[in-house]
Formats: sequence, C-alpha cells, structure tokens
Amino acid sequence: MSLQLLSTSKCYNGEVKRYSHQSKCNNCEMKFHVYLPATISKNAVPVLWFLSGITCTDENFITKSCALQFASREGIMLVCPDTSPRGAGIEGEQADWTLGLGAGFYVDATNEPWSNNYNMYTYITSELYDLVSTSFNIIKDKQSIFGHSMGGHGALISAFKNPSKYRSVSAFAPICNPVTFGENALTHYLGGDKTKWDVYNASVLAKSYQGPQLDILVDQGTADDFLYKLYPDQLIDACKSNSANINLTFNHREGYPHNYWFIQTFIEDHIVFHSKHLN
Ligand SMILES: N[C@@H](CCC(=O)N[C@@H](CSC=O)C(=O)NCC(=O)O)C(=O)O
Repeated sequence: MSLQLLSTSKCYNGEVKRYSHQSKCNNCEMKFHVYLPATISKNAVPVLWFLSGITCTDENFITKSCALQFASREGIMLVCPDTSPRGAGIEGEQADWTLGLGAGFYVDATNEPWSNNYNMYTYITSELYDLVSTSFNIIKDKQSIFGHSMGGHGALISAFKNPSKYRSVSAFAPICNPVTFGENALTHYLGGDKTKWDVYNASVLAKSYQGPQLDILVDQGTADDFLYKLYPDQLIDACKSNSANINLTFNHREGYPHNYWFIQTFIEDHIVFHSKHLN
C-alpha cells in the first residue's frame, strides 16, 4: 500500500504532514494528517490517534486543537484520520450533516449501498493502523486513542472492542450512546433494528469490557448544546458497574461548550494523560 505525501511543514521542531492513500476497506482514496515529533528521526515513538467529530475532515484537529506543541514536548506521534470516506457518490450522502460525508460514525456499514464504502471501524482499527505501523518509525505496542463527540464515541468503542490494542483512551464531550445523535447514520448504515447497534454502543460495550485495566479520561462541558444527546450518565454508570476492568475519570467542566475552544482548553491534560501510559 503506498502513501502519497500531499503537504509537509516544520512545526514545534517536528513535522506536520498530510498523506493520501487508496483504502481497500472503504474503496476510495482517504486522506489523513500526522504530527511527527523531532525525536522520531532517532528513536521509535509512541502513537496517539485522534478521531474527530461530525462535519470534520482530517484537518480540524490539526489546525484548531493546539495539540502539536504538547505532542512535540512528550515525543508522541499524532494520527488524525478523516471522519468518513469521500467520493463514494452515494445518493443522500450530502443531504444532512448527520449522515454520509463527515459522519462515518466509526462503524462498518452492513446495509447497501453504504457497506461498500462506509467501513470506518475497520479503517481505523485495522487498515490505517497497519499502514501507520509499517510506514513510520513507531513503537507498535504503544498506541492510545482519543476523540471528540462522534470521534470520542469512536475512540471508546475502538478501545472496548480491542483489549490491549490501545494503552489508554480519552474523549472530549463524547457521544456515550449513539441512539439519538447517531440515529440517522446508524439507521442507514446498520438498519432500523437498534439491537444490532449494540456492537457499536460505548455504554453497552463498557459493561462487558474485559481485558487489561483500561484508564479512561473524559472532559464534558456543562454548557454543551448537544449534551441532551450525548448520554454521559450512561457511560458513567456502565464504567461504575465494571470498575474491576475500567477506571473512568469524568470531569464536568463548568460553562464550556462543545467546540474546539473547549478542546483547546483541556488538550494538554489529555496528552499528558496519554503520555503517562505511553512513555
Ligand atoms: N453543523 C452543525 C454543527 C456541527 C458540529 O458542531 N460538529 C462538531 C462535532 S459534533 C459531533 O460529532 C465539530 O467538531 N465541528 C467542527 C469544528 O471545527 O468545530 C450545526 O450546524 O449544528
């Protein structure tokens, strides 16, 4: 599988780069950003994946989070994938911001016509994971994952479904149960039988997670306009019921909204949290 370099720039002594490649599981070209700390030229480095929210591309986090200075300081590579396939040309793909482009929801679609392209779960946890592992000077067994909103949910389910693959997981304002925010997308991708969505439901998966002790950090703003469809209490309750395997730190942040100003405020905490598990 070959990577095409689209752009590169020095940043905090390291480099921010954008690549494209042909995705087998999504059957289209996919783009992603990485941040490579300067240390990668001498030693293999750990990796931290960031999954973005609905409407984002691979660019939002790189340009708006202020994360790169902390990844540079901690010697961690960042990988920022896109949020959906692009170019599938499926009817209705651009009609609503909660379905299709920018709203892949990190699941593998089972329903046609989506199943040929919308396979973001396999893309993140397998195809791009393997591509990154073979293309960069990384420590393969030191990888962690975090995300925002839809991407926070994607990070949680990726960690719950793959014990040992990610050393730690964190999220900003994650969707904790996709039943409402993801209703449009998941009905199209997985069908109308909501019991079939449980395999991608963070609050369901948290209850049954068994594996190495998983440390989770979540920050949630109290002034988040989307709070009513995030269901944080379901994740908190599920993690409490499985406290033998999961250690959740959940911070309610007074007055903060859902956006990247909120992410920017707490990004250092999240990178330090992951650094402790990776370094
Ligand atoms: N277009 C929507 C708002 C979309 C939005 O707020 N998206 C969030 C993620 S929401 C859950 O996944 C986001 O990250 N946006 C990108 C950004 O750079 O802020 C509307 O009009 O309400």
